[in-house]
Amino acid sequence: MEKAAVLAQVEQGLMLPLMEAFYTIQGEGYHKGTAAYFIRVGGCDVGCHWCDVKESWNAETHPPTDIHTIADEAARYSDTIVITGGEPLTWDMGPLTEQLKKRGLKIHIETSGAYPLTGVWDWICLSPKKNKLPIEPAPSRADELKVIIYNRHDLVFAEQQAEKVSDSCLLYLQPEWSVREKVTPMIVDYVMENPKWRVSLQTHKYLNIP
Ligand SMILES: C[S@@+](CC[C@H](N)C(=O)[O-])C[C@H]1O[C@@H](n2cnc3c(N)ncnc32)[C@H](O)[C@@H]1O
Ligand SMILES: Nc1nc2[nH]cc(C(=O)O)c2c(=O)[nH]1
Ligand code: SF4
Ligand SMILES: [Mg+2]
Repeated sequence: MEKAAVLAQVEQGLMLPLMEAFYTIQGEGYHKGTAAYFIRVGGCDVGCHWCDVKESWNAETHPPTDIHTIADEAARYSDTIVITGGEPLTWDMGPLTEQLKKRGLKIHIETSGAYPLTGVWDWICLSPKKNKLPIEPAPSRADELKVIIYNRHDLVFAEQQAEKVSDSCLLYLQPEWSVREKVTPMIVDYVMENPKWRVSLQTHKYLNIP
């Protein structure tokens, strides 16, 4: 396919820059401990300084991949698919999620919510970022809010973000990995004092799995 044609397909969400896809255990948040197939879509310009997948940022380094191929492969592994990135909402998630739904799969998203919410979702994990705040309707539609805690001020940010989600949205505080030894005790104390929050750990990193 010619380059212009590929770009047009990406523009429509019919092809997506695919960084990697893997079957593993959801490590974080409400569904932690459960098997799921992860689709990691390249491209993100939110720019979190502590991002643990910076290789995902430049979409041009990830091959544009047909969504039917991605969906066929996903269906071989699991009935639960997690779409992450990069920032998946950089792209139109409508066509990929439609293909996954046609195959009877449950679809979860990991997103900063910084771009328009496209696609159909069974579960939305919103992880808001200070440098590019979420836009509606992601906050009001989120099933879980997962705020990354790098320093004490992030707890203030977490409370501000919690005001924007629905009453049924589950609230999680997750230590930023590189400072986990310092911030985890702070999160533990905070959750005991403010029990509407729960602790989320990146358990896959402790398990040494993807
Ligand atoms: C790599 S991001 C990709 C999805 C989307 N861009 C987002 O940020 O939600 C997946 C999840 O990992 C979290 N995350 C990224 N780097 C992290 C780190 N160093 N420590 C803890 N969580 C991290 C993000 O906040 C997000 O919840
Ligand atoms: N096992 C595992 N669980 C995860 N939950 C969210 C992840 C992500 O990078 O979006 C992730 C990940 O990268 N691996
Ligand atoms: S929004 Fe997500 S992928 Fe983008 S830099 Fe932040 S953590 Fe990384
Ligand atoms: Mg990850």
